[in-house]
Amino acid sequence: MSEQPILRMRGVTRIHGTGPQAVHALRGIDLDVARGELVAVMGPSGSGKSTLLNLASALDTPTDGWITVDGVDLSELNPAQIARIRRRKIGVVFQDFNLIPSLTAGENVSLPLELDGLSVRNARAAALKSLEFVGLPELIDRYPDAMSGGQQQRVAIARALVGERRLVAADEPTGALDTQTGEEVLRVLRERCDDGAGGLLVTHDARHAAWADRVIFLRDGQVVDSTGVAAQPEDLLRGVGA
Ligand SMILES: Nc1ncnc2c1ncn2[C@@H]1O[C@H](COP(=O)(O)OP(=O)(O)OP(=O)(O)O)[C@@H](O)[C@H]1O
Repeated sequence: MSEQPILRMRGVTRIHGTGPQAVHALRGIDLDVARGELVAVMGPSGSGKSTLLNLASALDTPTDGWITVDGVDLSELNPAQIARIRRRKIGVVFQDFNLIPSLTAGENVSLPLELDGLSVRNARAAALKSLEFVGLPELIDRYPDAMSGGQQQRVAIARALVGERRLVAADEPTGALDTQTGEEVLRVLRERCDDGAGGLLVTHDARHAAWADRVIFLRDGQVVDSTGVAAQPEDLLRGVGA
């Protein structure tokens, strides 16, 4: 089966700054993330993990190389199209969860869809589905200051992933969270991938990487190692027969 990957990066280089201050954050990265696949990105501090995630989620542009998301070459999009693909196709979970205090949970979650022109009614239905996904449908009409920190984080996850996201990404999502909410982020990412999205998970924690199908290791902006795609049952059978 030759289905096109959700995310494709080829020869991706990112140099921050210029002249003597230039930092080669990424050097010629090739990476594919298939539909249904969650890929963990590990590596020491400064190895380029966040830069890679920002590029994949169209928050930043490469100095060299190209990136496609769901078959669309990001370099060919104008800023309005980039904003649209980020609202529709790419969901990113950050550590900080800036919910808008004057909006309810439901309004916070449905905002990206309403900005995209969806009717209030359809956006609210999608928000409810996304809040159900993180286990908080009953909070749809509650304001952020009447929620616990963990609940706010889960609402932020629901907002990041509302609608039909093809690529879901999280940068060290568990860093600032209690263990239970951290697990929740990983579970939601995993489920979205099982439902057909492609996922990227930046993490320092091998236990979190264990939720992924595959791990790539970065050092000095290059992929220095990767675990293979998990063995398929037929490979195992072949191994037994050999
Ligand atoms: N906006 C920027 N301007 C200049 N240099 C930057 C910028 N962003 C990142 N860098 C540099 O690029 C390199 C890679 O940074 P990046 O944040 O991608 O690494 P990381 O692996 O995510 O690190 P950490 O695990 O500490 O978050 C580092 O040397 C960093 O200092």
